[in-house]
Amino acid sequence: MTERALRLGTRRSKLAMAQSGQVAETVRRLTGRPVELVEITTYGDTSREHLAQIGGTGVFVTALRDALLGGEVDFAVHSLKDLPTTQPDDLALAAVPQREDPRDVLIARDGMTFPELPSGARVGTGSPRRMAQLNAYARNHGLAIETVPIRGNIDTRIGFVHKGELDAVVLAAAGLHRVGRIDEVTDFLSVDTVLPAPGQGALAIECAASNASLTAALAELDDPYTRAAVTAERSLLAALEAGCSAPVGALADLLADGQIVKEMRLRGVVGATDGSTLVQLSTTGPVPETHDQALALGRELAAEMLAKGAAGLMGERAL
Ligand SMILES: NCc1[nH]cc(CCC(=O)O)c1CC(=O)O
Repeated sequence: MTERALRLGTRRSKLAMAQSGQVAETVRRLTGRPVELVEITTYGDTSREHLAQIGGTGVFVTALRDALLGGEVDFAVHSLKDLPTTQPDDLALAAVPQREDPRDVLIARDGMTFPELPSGARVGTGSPRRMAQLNAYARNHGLAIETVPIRGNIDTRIGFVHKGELDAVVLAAAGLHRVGRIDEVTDFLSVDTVLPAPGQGALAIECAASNASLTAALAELDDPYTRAAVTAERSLLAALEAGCSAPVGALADLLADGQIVKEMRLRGVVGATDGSTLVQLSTTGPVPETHDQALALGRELAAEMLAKGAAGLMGERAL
């Protein structure tokens, strides 16, 4: 007897379909079971309000989670950076696969890099985190750019540049890789200039916590280093009491001596969106071996950032 297909709940955007399709293929290979995509519409896809106004946290994930809990689908793939930092008890974060390039990138007219943008250049991004860091860099390097709030899917955002409405837009490299548009990047922004969102470039695979056999099967896709890194990054975000629309960047990476992994470094930033102030710190510690150790690394850095005034930069929407 053949087992029934596993149902993978996915949003309908090109990015969601691309990442769900890639995960579906891996799950088919690992389990030998057919996987069927089930399309779900989320509030984040239909709302035309700015993310900062609808309060970003969870807008893309709620409908998928409802479908999981309602038994309409068996598992779901999220962009990890869109997931709220608290994990519901009834849902298992079954796998965090190896992360894609975590950097932010620029797509500018005429192939320009960020430092080449002319005075008065209009740079589109709806992210307070990107605004804060781009404006801080501009202030420190005598660039006069204007950040313009935009939202929309990847095609829409790149379209603002092609139509001549903006000089440049800032996007995540990972999303562009997944939809096959990475070749259009004109500048890969160093993480020293723009620290990515906590969890950026990583995926989260969720299923009902009660489904122990599926949780175990999906765990095959987990990358322990990526999981430790994003756990530390998200712990920092949670300890700052910030949500995914707050001006907070975080990135954990491994420090190696030759081939031997020595430590995990966690960098964090929070800033005023006009770039007038940035609190930017980093800490290093032993590579976390447990979930609690990864959480502790994030909390430690958050405490140092709060001591340097981070709370005052979280804006009105601290949640
Ligand atoms: N905020 C929307 C969003 N959520 C996930 C990605 C793709 C990058 C990723 O998977 O981290 C994007 C687009 C972007 O920021 O350019």
